[in-house]
Amino acid sequence: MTKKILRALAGETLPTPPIWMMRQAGRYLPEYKATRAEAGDFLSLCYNPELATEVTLQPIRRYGFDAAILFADILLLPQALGADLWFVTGEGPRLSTITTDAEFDKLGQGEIIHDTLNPVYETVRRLSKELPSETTLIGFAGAPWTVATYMIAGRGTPDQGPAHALKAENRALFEKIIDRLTESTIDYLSEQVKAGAEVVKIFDSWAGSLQGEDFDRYALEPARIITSELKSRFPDLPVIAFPRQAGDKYIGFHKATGADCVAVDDSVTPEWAAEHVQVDGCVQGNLKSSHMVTGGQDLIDETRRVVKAFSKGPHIFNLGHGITPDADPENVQLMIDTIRNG
Ligand SMILES: Cc1c2[nH]c(c1CCC(=O)O)Cc1[nH]c(c(CCC(=O)O)c1C)Cc1[nH]c(c(CCC(=O)O)c1C)Cc1[nH]c(c(C)c1CCC(=O)O)C2
Repeated sequence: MTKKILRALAGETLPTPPIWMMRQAGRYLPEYKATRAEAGDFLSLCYNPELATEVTLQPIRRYGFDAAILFADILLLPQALGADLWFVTGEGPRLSTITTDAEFDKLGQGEIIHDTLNPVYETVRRLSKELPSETTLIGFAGAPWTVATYMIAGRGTPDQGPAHALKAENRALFEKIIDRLTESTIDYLSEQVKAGAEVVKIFDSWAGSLQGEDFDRYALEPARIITSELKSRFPDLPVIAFPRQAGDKYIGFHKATGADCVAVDDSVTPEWAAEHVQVDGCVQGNLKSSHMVTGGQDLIDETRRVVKAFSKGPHIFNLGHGITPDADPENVQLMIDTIRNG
């Protein structure tokens, strides 16, 4: 096994950590903006295997990252289940809402999702042929809770209020949504793996708004079910879980879910995460993405700090959250040089 990401995921402590960035194919890159303009809009780009392959490869050509992440979006799955989905420029995603049993009953299930998602699998097949032999291909999906927050509210919300309200008012319906998403996510990720994804990552961006027992039932338990089912189908598949802003709930997340790697955001320090999370296995993270905007000596110092804090165990270098459109591509190079050259 020579790919550095796979070695770290298998628990090896490497002399320098492998590197990739969330949202590495994105609007901070001029070549991304050009291809997105060619596609017309974001969703057309996601469903165009030729152009989605191109934007996935762009940051690999420019920076030589150790991993490429499939270019797609966590909201394609609700669309494949039958929700309407569109993006409002400058604002973000919009979906038709699911807040009643009648709306839930109209959703599809099982194999039906592949009708919509086939172009995504085609992108994965192309990538697995075109990527350099040392680059790992990561597939992904949203975690059920995070995807449910968008399906219930019909948009992104600062506090996930509508999803929490449905959970309080109609727990049975809320749980049906979580269960349907859990099953479909397993099917979606399974097809990505069959098409060539070597690792999968589960993005639970809003895990931090689930408290106490709710966290265990709706963040941890779905991650455990998805991970164990995928591993029974594909015994060697490494899984990365990202329960963002989980705080103390990061502790024990590897063991409780079976994930090979837990990605940590920048609301915890790398020293804390090394002591409390990396003890159980590989961690990914967690440089603040604002350093990609501001650069300079702070970027160098904080990059070195993250590398040093995680140097005694398996680590994949990443940001704490996605790189933003106002980032400077030269700062990304500075981060990489700092990691690789010390
Ligand atoms: C919540 C969420 C979404 N999508 C995603 C999440 C979870 C991770 C996170 O917390 O960031 C995950 C995601 N979205 C995208 C990827 C591709 C892989 C990657 O580069 O990491 C991944 C893994 C592409 C994208 N997804 C989106 C973009 C920007 C689209 C563009 O080109 O305009 C990209 C590159 C759009 C998107 N998609 C979503 C939002 C809220 C937005 C923002 C709207 C905006 O910024 O204008 C839903």
